[in-house]
Amino acid sequence: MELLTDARARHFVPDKYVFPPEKRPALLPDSDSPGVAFPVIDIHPATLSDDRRRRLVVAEIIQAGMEFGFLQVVNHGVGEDVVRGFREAAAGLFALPAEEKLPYCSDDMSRHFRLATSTAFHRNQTCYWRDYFRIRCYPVTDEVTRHWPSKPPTFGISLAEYSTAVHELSQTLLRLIAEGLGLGANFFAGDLSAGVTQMNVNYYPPCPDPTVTLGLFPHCDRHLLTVLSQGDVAGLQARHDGRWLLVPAVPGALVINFGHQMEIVTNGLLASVEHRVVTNTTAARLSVATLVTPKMECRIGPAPEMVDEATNPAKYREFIFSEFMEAYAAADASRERVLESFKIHH
Ligand SMILES: O=C(O)CCC(=O)C(=O)O
Ligand SMILES: [Fe+2]
Repeated sequence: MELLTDARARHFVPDKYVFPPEKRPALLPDSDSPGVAFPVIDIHPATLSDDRRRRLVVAEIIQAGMEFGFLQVVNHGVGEDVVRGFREAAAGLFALPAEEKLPYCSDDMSRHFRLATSTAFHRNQTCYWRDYFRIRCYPVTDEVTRHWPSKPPTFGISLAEYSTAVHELSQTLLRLIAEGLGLGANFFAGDLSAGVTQMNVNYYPPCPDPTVTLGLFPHCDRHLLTVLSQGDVAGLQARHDGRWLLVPAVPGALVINFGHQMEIVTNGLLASVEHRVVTNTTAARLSVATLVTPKMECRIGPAPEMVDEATNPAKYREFIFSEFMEAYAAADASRERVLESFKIHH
């Protein structure tokens, strides 16, 4: 497997990355979405400890979730130095000499830490302009950390700091969401969010022709909640009203979106929105997606509070989370196909 990171500088896009015209990103001049303001929500602790302001924040989060399925948070408690520390360590890992990365390169999804290019889905199809590593990052226990790479030297310590801080942030957000939905404050705190957290760290090198390539295919995340650091380089697009909207790079912000499990638990209210990544000619882009995940044996279905037999019957059947993970892989990450096996048709 050759990573894009290790290839010589390119002046044209090799054929295997060139999508047929109907699958190209169609980068419109309006792809930076004038007129649509992606919500940026301030969740400073002082705001959250004031009852009235907390209720406003909760309402903003639910509103943003219903309208876009994406929002950004600032003053989120994950220190700037902590974010920078891990982003630098992750960039350092991609920058290691090819022979040092080789032992980690694998498409075997059961590996606790692996480095790869494009995606493990859609084999034998057009490749995506992306390298990535996938790693188990929380809880920070020996069982998890013994699979972490020892280079660059700051990798382990900075990942432990980052994933611990992101875990706290995700629990805060889940509490706010539960409040907004009228669920118990700890509704999401147990098995629904207590699985081993995985991380996708994505690296998209500059691309000679962004009009024919994609960094990442349109997909929904399969977990409960995603916390994403996209740094200073935009490239993530979310589907909104049939269009692709660029999620702007807001300094210091983290992007939050919902996975399939949130959509199912809320009976469709907080939908998991499709997103993809486009490339650009000038700047390498690094993104860190932390995927808050249910326990494999967690029983999942629409929360009774989110269902009304007469007006809003359950849209999904109950299942065990591991069953969903298998269906997602079998459906090649297609939103429609994976949800089909869990839908109740009324
Ligand atoms: O690179 C990004 O901004 C998005 C990455 C993503 O969607 C994912 O890793 O699931
Ligand atoms: Fe994603």
